[in-house]
Amino acid sequence: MSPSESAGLTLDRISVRFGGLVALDGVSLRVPPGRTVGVIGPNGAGKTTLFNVVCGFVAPTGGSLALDGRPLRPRPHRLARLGISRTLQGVGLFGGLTVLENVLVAVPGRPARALAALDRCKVGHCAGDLPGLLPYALRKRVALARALVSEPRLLLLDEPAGGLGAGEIDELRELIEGLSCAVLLVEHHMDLVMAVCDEILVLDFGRPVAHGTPAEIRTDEAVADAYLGAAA
Ligand SMILES: Nc1ncnc2c1ncn2[C@@H]1O[C@H](COP(=O)(O)OP(=O)(O)OP(=O)(O)O)[C@@H](O)[C@H]1O
Repeated sequence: MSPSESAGLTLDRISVRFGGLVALDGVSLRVPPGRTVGVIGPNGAGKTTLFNVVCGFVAPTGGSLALDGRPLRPRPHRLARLGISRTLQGVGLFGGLTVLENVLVAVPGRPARALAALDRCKVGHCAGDLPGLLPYALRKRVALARALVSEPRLLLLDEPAGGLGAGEIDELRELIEGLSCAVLLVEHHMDLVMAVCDEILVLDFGRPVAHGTPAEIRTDEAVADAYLGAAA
């Protein structure tokens, strides 16, 4: 495989079992630099488990991961060193620290860089505030700034649209579209997924049932059965 073909994140036939339950069953996926890949599926499909495998919270029972062609054995405390950042399903900011201090946690001693990340996420004006005093949408943007400030090779977004209104999701879409790193997005908000993803993987009961462009996924019968049907 040439370097450009192996750049980014590669999951090769990842399986996860929890006792007798197969949470992921042979899931393969590539997230190249500059591409946004979405993972969708009904509740219990295995999306969070997939995310947790990439973050090192869950060890796969089969298959392998690679980052830029090198075997990846993620550990949660080593993610930053590997060039991987993630946002949490909620917000996960430190309530006793200011917005700027929250971002500085990721880049200690680099206030200019932290401020630039806040500006990029349009929350530079909140730098001195405590996060708890900000509206939820702004807190989520601070969390995104904290994930981006280390200029990750791979950004993992776990339901970034959760709890946001329509206008706020539009702004989030613009932010995601402006990213240059590899992005793995787990999200229930289908309009956002369809708008920002280059490719989408659909899981159902841990199995990949479809993988393609948003246009392909929109018209895939297996997806309609597994996901869109379930949501209707
Ligand atoms: N730590 C665990 N121990 C046992 N079973 C688990 C564990 N984590 C997840 N599961 C099971 O694995 C399956 C996949 O769960 P997962 O949370 O990955 O799905 P999901 O697609 O993220 O669902 P949701 O959209 O509801 O968040 C489910 O049946 C779930 O109950």
